[in-house]
Amino acid sequence: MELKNKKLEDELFNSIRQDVLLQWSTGNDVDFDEAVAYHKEIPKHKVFSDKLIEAKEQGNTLIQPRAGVALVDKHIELLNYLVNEGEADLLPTTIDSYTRHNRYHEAEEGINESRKAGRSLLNGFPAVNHGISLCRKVNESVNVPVQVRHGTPDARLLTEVTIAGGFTSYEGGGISYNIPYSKNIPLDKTIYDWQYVDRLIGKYEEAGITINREPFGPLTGTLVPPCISHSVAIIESLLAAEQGVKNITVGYGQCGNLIQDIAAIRTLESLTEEYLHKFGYEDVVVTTVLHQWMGGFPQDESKAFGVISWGAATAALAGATKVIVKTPHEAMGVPTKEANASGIKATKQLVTMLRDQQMVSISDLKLEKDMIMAETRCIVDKTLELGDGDLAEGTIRAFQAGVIDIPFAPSRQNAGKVFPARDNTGAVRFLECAHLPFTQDIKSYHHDKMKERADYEKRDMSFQMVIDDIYAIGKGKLVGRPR
Ligand SMILES: CCC[C@H]1O[C@@H](n2cnc3c(N)ncnc32)[C@H](O)[C@@H]1O
Repeated sequence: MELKNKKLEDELFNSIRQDVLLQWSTGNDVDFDEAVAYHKEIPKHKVFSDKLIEAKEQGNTLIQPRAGVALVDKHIELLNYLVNEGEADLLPTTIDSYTRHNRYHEAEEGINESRKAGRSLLNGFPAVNHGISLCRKVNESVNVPVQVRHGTPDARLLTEVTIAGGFTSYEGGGISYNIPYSKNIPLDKTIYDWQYVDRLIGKYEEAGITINREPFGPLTGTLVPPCISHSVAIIESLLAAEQGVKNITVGYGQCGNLIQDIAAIRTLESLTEEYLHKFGYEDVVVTTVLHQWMGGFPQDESKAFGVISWGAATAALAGATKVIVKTPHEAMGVPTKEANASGIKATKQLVTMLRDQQMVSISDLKLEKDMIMAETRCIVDKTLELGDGDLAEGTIRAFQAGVIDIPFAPSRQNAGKVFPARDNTGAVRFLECAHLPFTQDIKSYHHDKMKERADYEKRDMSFQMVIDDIYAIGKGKLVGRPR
């Protein structure tokens, strides 16, 4: 396997494809030309990229839950409930964990056991096992666009089956679905496999079918500083654009300080467009998604609604194109459809109430944006430098050197030497920058912010602050105060 950030040649793509389609029986049904013809018949209001472009033009924030259950008819019932009762603007199909690890035999057993039990015994929709025609039944049975959401390091067959199955958006990336999700899968393997995914999407694009791609923004979802998740989002966008992807939603996990989160969403869009244009990808449409708080949630459902509503308000004030909604069952597990719908409706109330309010640009906001842009450019530009002009090679070396270092990631590919913590206003700063390629000014900025908090709390800057902050929101706070 030679890893280069270059569009895959057809001969190589087709040879890989033969193996991919043999990984499970449903792969045999994939016929690219037939799938293109099928997509051409999908009405415009059910095409994910069209709805995102319309929302961006209108300055609207679309609302999307996560949802997935084992059996097709129950999944359809769930999705329609989330639209009709929950008022969701966009729908997901969250894929189960067996499928995410290519364990299709166990997914098959899960389907059979779920049928016997009369309820879902999988934590998502096993799309590969259901196959193309049942995926098409899902998409034909709902009246809004549907996106495949998952966490799959090797997602090649899942892409083939679900896109042929009529889904018009696909989440994930070779970094964002490896480092936060697995312990020891080589990064060059997942970047290579996701080049296949993006090349397939590029081939649909070249046939006139736009499939929206969404790198997984939040990463480990716990106190991830904006510059870290931005760097990964920009790199995955560049890798996807090289393979012919033309419609990308870049994402960010809400951290909790309003100014920082608004600055994060706005710089994410502008930096992604800046780097795409810098490398000649002029015709890629960029939209944004804010994920409501991805860290530990309060068990109390009323407090959970408070966290959900704060995420809704932040998305609306930031002008995110889309917001991914949490539910009051977050601390417990897979939500009931009622709980899922209630999170969407609470979000809809905030987004609608705030539609006519714009977050005025204040000096703090400008400073926060400037910091995020400077930090992100340090990381992305050093990554490019390490690759001697090849971004894919540079990314591998950046992780090896700790130039990209994702807090709390389980992967051995990740240095794990960077520690974030909140400053006295709850903004996420670096307690420890480790090998991040920051200027001294940037390092001093973060140190001073953490010192402010330490002085206020009358304690030393220490790892205890990190621990306190990880549990803070679950305990009803933002900053993990010592008492
Ligand atoms: C990275 C995504 C984590 C989030 O993804 C939610 N999630 C996972 N699987 C399902 C599902 N089958 N239905 C509804 N939400 C789901 C979790 O709760 C968590 O918030």
